[in-house]
Amino acid sequence: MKDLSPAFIATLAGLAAVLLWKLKRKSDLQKLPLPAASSWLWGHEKTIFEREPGHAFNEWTRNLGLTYRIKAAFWAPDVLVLSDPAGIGHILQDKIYDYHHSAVVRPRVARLLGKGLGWVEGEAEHRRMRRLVIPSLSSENIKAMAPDIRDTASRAVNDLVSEIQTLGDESVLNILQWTAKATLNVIGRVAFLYDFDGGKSEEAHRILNARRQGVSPIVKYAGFFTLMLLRRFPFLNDLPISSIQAQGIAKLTVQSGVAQEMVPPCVRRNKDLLHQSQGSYKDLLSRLLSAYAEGAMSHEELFEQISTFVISGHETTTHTLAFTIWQLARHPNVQARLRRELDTVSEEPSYEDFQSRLPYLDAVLKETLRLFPGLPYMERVATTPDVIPLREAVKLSDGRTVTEIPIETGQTVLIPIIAIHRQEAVWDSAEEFRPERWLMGLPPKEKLVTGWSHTLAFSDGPRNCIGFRLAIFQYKVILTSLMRKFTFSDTGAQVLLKISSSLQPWVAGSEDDGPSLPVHVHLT
Ligand code: HEM
Repeated sequence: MKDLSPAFIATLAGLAAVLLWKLKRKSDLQKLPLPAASSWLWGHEKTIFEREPGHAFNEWTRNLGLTYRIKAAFWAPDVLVLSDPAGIGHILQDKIYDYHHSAVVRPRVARLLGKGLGWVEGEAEHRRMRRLVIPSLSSENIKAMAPDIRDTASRAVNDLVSEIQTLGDESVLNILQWTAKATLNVIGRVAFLYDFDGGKSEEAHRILNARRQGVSPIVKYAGFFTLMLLRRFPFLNDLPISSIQAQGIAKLTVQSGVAQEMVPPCVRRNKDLLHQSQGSYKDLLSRLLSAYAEGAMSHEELFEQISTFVISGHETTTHTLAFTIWQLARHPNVQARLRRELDTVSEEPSYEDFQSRLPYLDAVLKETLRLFPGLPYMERVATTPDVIPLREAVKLSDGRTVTEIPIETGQTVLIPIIAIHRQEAVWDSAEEFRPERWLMGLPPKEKLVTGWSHTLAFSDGPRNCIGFRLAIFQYKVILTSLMRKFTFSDTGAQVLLKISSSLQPWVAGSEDDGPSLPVHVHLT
């Protein structure tokens, strides 16, 4: 055998040394600050689950700053936790198409809502879907929907009056169940021209019960363990594990129930015989059906979009309204001030009144969404290497101070929305419900994020909530109608917040009863 030349051996040795150095070299991400006390098995994730939503993140932000990393369960790579407004703006506004829903979030969105607008990835496909539905959710269109929204809301409120008259004054109500009926009714009527009969119809019951079943298992420890396993082993998504598959019951209920009624048989058989809205506004269903008729949407996608909008169109608004009523019950002064403001406008405020003449109502909504954002944590994964700019410099373990963090493809980024909304360094008495803060000077702009009203309640950028205008308008209409008929007072129940993809309230000691916000409801 021929001897290897010294030059060849030296080159090999050099290459090996470079390789070893590269392997040992830590990336800047691995030099980011790390909270103390992580579990060998669960990393920091069990601490996050066990504490009130956002609390662990706020403690870490206080100690480590706005950008740090945490250890993930089952030895998965570290997660970048980002509360820095510049970094968040960069991801959500400038680079959202390079940051996809993670392998644990995306299948969950498909199960919960459907493979519709909230699930799709890729700029071209996302923009196509968004363009299709946006005319139905524009401010002009929502203004045209106003009479129908008002009518639907007042029917639901009248149903509640009858219920309270039957139950007797001083009734304690899980207000979440009522708001769910009211908002499902609105989305049914204005988006799908479908009557859920004030949320009393058989179909409404089936959808709302299915959703409660889907939420219940996941907030318990078993649900947490399953979630952690899913993060590490995404193939488990397809196995028949009850706490996972239960999340999908509501979607399947919509697709096999109301969606069949919404898409008339003539359209299913012959696309030319298209049902068209006769109303004064562009309802969502007609837009979806037109796209289907033109061949721009498959039969499967049509049903996935319907379930997406029926569920996302009511659930978050349900919770926002219920959290407000619960807070009004606990803060009689806020309730009285809101009532005084509503007394200054006509019985049925116009679209314009809601825009400009009711600032305290607006402040109550903002304060509710600040403290109780429907999506408390957002998780995205980089699909390409990137450099994230930071407004607040961060000190790395090698002593350098940097204002940007390079990341690799596959990096998980967690934006702890609820913690950002409750940062003591930004918001005075951050944990308190104080709508007045929105009428006084806000914190300095550089400390705030750039989403709707300086919150991330509706996310931000090209993938922000497409339904936010409808959500805000129906919230204001329903709350105003309720305030005309009822007063609310506190029951003293201890309410715990937990996350089951969205923020869910539970009464301590009655976890098996499912999400609940009990409130005393009195007729005025
Ligand atoms: C107070 C009520 C609401 C809140 C707090 C809320 C919040 C959000 C948030 C945070 C996102 C971003 C989700 C993510 O990036 O993973 C989102 C997206 C979305 N929301 Fe809402 N939402 C509300 C009401 C509505 C309504 C009424 C509709 C339908 C009419 C709706 C339909 C959607 C859809 C389809 C998306 C996906 C948008 C996209 O990816 O382009 N939401 N919402």
